[in-house]
Amino acid sequence: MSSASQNYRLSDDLLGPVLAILDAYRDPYLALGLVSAGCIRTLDLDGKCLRLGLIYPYPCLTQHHDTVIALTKQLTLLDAIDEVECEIDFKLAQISAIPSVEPLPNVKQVIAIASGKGGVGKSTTAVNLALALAGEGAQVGILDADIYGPSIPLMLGVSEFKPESPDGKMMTAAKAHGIAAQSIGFMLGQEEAAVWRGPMVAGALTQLINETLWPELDYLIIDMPPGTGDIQLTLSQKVPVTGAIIVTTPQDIALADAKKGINMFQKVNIPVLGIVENMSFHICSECGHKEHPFGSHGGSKMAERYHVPLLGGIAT
Ligand SMILES: Nc1ncnc2c1ncn2[C@@H]1O[C@H](COP(=O)(O)OP(=O)(O)OP(=O)(O)O)[C@@H](O)[C@H]1O
Repeated sequence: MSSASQNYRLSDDLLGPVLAILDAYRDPYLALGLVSAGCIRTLDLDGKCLRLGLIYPYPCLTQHHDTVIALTKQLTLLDAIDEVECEIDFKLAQISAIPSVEPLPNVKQVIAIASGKGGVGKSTTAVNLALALAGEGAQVGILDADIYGPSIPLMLGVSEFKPESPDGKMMTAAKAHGIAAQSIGFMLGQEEAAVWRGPMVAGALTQLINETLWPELDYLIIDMPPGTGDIQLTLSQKVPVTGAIIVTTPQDIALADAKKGINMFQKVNIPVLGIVENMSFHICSECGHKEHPFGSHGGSKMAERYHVPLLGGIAT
């Protein structure tokens, strides 16, 4: 039994069957029973009401309802339990993939969204991922590091935001749709940034990440500049990235560039969390037929070859 067992206030007779039921419930993402995954925080019996406290290592608000229904159904089969009161929370570990790069003080995990090639939907994926994580109950920030086309301000409807610096050192972030946002586009005109050379870009971006007044964040999503050159490499080595997601489209040319992206992250020991295949398919609005205008299976073949998960395909 885990070290949390001091928080289990159940008789020995009841504890065994309750833990067996909880461990038979397998979390779909952890691929473990709730006890084996260390998710049981508290167990208490008040009359015939079981008070259950669960703690997950990832945010999962949209699963709460189904989890509580399923557990209640099984637990109330026991004679001693008539009802279940369940509280679910989550706590992320603070992880920097490169040990020599210190984590950001307010940020638990940093996810880099990268693509070898521009225009494949990296910013779209970054914004949607940020909003989806916020929808799961996480505190999320997004950093638009795409110096050659900072589109996050527009996508979040905060193009007019101008960061302030109350102490002359750190800059405020914008707040939109429940997430914090910082963009190189808030500081510079597009033409201005586009002529910067690589080292300048990498330096400015590292500064932007470190000198933003991020609120307490579970995830900071970074919309990386497209490509796999020096800028991307420097950023990956200076920013405490937890993992990277590669966005591609199914065309051969995009896939070839995406492979370079995977190689780059693997070379610097940053885990590639998976591949997202954007513009993967199209559903005809007339007849509902699904077609693959840019080719099919490119993302899945690449995922197989590089032993990384295919996280999903997005329609066009
Ligand atoms: N699945 C999709 N279906 C339709 N349009 C899309 C899709 N994904 C992205 N787009 C559009 O394609 C354009 C490029 O997308 P986005 O800015 O996300 O790409 P990017 O890879 O970040 O580009 P860049 O590297 O130039 O910044 C945008 O106008 C976006 O709205």
